[in-house]
Amino acid sequence: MTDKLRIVVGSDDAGHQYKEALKQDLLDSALVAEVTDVGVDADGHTAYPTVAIAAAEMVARGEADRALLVCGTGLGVAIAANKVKGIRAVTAHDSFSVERAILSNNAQVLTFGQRVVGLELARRLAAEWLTYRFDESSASAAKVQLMSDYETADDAGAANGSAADGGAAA
Ligand SMILES: O=C(CO)[C@H](O)COP(=O)(O)O
Repeated sequence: MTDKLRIVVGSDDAGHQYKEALKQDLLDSALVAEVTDVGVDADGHTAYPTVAIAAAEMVARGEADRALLVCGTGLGVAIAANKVKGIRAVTAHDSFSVERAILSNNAQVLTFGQRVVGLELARRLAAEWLTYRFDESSASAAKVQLMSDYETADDAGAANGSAADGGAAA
């Protein structure tokens, strides 16, 4: 990851107002190299999974370092982003969780709920989030690796035919 972050932002219509405010903060931040907006626009009604998956795929492809996503609760965009291989997405509405999302979990995706958290708190949390970097030499790294290993093993099982599917692909 470069020192300055490349960030993709996205929301559904329920999160549009916050997404726009947060995007402007990111554009103004000295800690941000690039901001990509995958929608929605002011009149957009794209469903939250479509937006979240598009953003998470950018991160998975290495086109962005992190994603900041907003929906009504923050939950749907997190669930959808977590469907993308290699992505760790969390909803966090408090300072400690935002810190640990990076330092413990190496989560690339942070999500907020516009109907849950105040805008000024969301803005402050996003600003804090920009200051953290995961330490690959920390004790947390091996724990994060366990999740990646599970994902990789799951892929191998699918390719070889897992016990669950009766080895049909073998
Ligand atoms: O919060 C949402 C999904 O978690 C979304 O903004 C609204 O979803 P809905 O309640 O299904 O309309």
